[in-house]
Amino acid sequence: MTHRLGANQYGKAETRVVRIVRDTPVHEIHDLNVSTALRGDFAAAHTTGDQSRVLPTDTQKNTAFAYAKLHGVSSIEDYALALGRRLLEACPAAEQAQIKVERYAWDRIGDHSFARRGGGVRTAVATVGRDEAHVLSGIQELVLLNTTDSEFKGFLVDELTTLPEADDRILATSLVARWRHGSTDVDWNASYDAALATLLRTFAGTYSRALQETLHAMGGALLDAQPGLAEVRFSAPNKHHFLVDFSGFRVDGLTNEGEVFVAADRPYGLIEAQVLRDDAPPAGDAWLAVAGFC
Ligand SMILES: O=c1[nH]c(=O)c2[nH]c(=O)[nH]c2[nH]1
Repeated sequence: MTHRLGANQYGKAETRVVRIVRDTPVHEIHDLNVSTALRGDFAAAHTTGDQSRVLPTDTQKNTAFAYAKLHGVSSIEDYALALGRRLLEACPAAEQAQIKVERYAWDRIGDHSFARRGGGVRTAVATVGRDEAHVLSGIQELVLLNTTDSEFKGFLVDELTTLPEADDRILATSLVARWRHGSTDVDWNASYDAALATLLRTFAGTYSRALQETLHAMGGALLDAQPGLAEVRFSAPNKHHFLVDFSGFRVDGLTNEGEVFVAADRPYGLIEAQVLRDDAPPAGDAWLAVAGFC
């Protein structure tokens, strides 16, 4: 034998669960993308093809739908914890269930009518073991832009550096942020609303000498505002906006003083950082297989 089975997990990815609450004439919508994964002793399924310990991914998908009704979706964190606990109960070989949920936001335009909101997808990851559980809340595709109060200068210069120093530039990103709670006894929706408000206020109010400094300020503000949070991680593409050079245009008096930019698609700087509370409780497996961060 020259090889052995290493880390493994399995589950159903991206089940699109739409739960309508229609107990009153004013309906609610929970529009979710749910991914489940089980970890534990599933070696036989890989090495001998024995499926007797395997709760099918099809059943995991069905459980995601059933729990949208049986448990409800008061918050995506609470739903993820309940779903994780149920999957551990249903599958004795599993030691851990990890549930990832994305929630697409809809704005109400009537009692039973909604318009899909762009950007800013709320996220949750619950990693549920037999003795402990961890929850990450977050947001992705949060597109932010400051038209001033951003510079980038004083950087290292070598023979291949061509970037001019910038005193006044556009700072823009499509932010992914996830923050880890120190416990599971949390008012999830209130915490999320406060976290988003803090992130937005800090982005808008911070003079930036680099996207790195802005992320650090946002993380610090989040941890200061919510003692129950242990850490926050960011992944932030620097969405470059380059000033269009008007100098070759033969139009009298046409100048471009920070007014017309080209928004570049690729490449982009990718700035990633964690900010941790000094006495943060251990993360355990909270971040295991959560892609997209350093
Ligand atoms: O905010 C920035 N951070 C960098 O590390 C960097 N590098 C670069 O070319 N532009 C920027 N901007």
